[in-house]
Amino acid sequence: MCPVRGGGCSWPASVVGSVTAALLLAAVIVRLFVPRACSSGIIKGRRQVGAGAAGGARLPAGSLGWPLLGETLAFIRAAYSPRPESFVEKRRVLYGKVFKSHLWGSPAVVSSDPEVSRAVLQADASAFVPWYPRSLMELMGQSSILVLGGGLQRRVHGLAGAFFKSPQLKAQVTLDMQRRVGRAMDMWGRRRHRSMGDDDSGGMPVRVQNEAKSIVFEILVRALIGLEEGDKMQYLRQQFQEFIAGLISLPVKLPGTQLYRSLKAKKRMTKLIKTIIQEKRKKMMSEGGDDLRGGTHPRDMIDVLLGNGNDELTDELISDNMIDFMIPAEDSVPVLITLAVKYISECPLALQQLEEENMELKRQKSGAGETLEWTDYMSLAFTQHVITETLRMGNIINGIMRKAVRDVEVRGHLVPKGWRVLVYFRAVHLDAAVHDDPHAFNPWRWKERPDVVAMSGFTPFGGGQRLCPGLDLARLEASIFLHHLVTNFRWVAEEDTVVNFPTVRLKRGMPIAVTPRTC
Ligand code: HEM
Repeated sequence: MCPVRGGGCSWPASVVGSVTAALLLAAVIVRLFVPRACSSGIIKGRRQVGAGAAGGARLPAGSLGWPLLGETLAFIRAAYSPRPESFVEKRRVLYGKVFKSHLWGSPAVVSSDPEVSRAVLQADASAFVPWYPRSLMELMGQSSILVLGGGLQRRVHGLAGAFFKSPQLKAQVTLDMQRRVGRAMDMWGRRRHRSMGDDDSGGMPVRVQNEAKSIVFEILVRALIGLEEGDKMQYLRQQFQEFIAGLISLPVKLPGTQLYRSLKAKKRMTKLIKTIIQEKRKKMMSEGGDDLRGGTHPRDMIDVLLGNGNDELTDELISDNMIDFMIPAEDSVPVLITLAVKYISECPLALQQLEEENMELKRQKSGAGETLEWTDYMSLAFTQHVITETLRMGNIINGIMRKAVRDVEVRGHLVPKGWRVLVYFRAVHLDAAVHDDPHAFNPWRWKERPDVVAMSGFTPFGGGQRLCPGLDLARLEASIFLHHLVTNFRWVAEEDTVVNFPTVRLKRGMPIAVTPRTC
């Protein structure tokens, strides 16, 4: 078993101080921007609770903290510490697994109870709708799948899920990823040779996070909008990086602010993507739509949405969503890969078993003169356990927020209308009552639990109607990267720490000094 070493978050106090100040300001601004109707609903809700209303359900115990600020600062302080879950753990001891708090300018019910969380995830838009910080809502737009509700969300979700799960897309992604990873790893080998001569101590460190980001972005963007590598791809990535920097920023869009720059970048991306959509529409018209509606398979996600022939799927909606779908390409999947490399670097037993499994597959395939297919990667049992365990420990998405559209009872707990619910995956994934020795990286724990998607104590991809449609794709890309890394290189990892807030990432990008394998 491998207790995870390091992991300490060493943000300088000045950074914590200034970010905290910025967030304090954000909390005040958010409070000022919260619609009045919502505030009065909250007060009404609290009175009802006192009177024991809503079918006997009770508001959970807890503290609403300071006026206006609530407990947001305590949450952020914990988020910057090596144990972000300590905010929930402390209150769990005092109030239980479900408690009330006040976060991001609103009263909230926080759940670290697997069954309550599952019920919230499975509830539909008549009970809860997604809630995101104001800057994020502004940047994503009203037609983003992340905020859409009802029939349109289900339609886009269904189309995306079917496409991302299709064997044709998985085969295309596998080919693209193998080619792109192969090229990047050739460069690592050559760079090492140039900088170190022939000794075995490793050359210039490779930063896994950066490498994974540029590889995964290109592969997923091709799957989404059909764009090939080249100048337009470079341009799109630059704009996307500007866009993503504003997702969690002050909700002020004056010239000079991050939000303003991010909105401008989104406009430029939208222009590029709309041109692609229009070209595809023209092509469809000239071919009578046969190419997409008929026998041949859609080549990318735009083809899928256009081929559906639904008038609600406007160019605006398609381009907005293509941009949102790029977020996991730049963020979640590369972070999954990077965390997996960190954890296996710290756990020699797991690394050895991963190498053996992947070397065995490589030998078998090259012995039979065959190339690897997506099914080969996905059938590597131990590799999949490594990815599952990385998702559990890494908590790439710490949790999700919903807003109650009416008084809702969830397994005996009342969530008053207008309140938020924070479904905090991280506290469940690291709860000793749910997973033995939860801070130890132990891929073997998954041997006896084949159906991880159905488990309520393991929800890195969410659940219910909004269960991540890209979950197979994320696993496939991580498996391909790990296969090529462990079968082509040995490496020495430098010290690095996981930063958990506002998004999960490795502080130094996970530098490793690689040496090509000779056997
Ligand atoms: C490690 C990688 C990933 C993680 C941890 C992850 C996690 C999640 C989570 C937790 C949700 C649920 C959000 C909610 O309930 O509000 C979600 C939704 C979503 N994910 Fe992923 N995701 C990953 C990769 C991907 C990939 C590769 C794609 C496809 C390009 C993707 C596309 C989406 C979309 C479109 C939604 C919104 C679904 C909806 O609201 O109907 N994700 N993801």
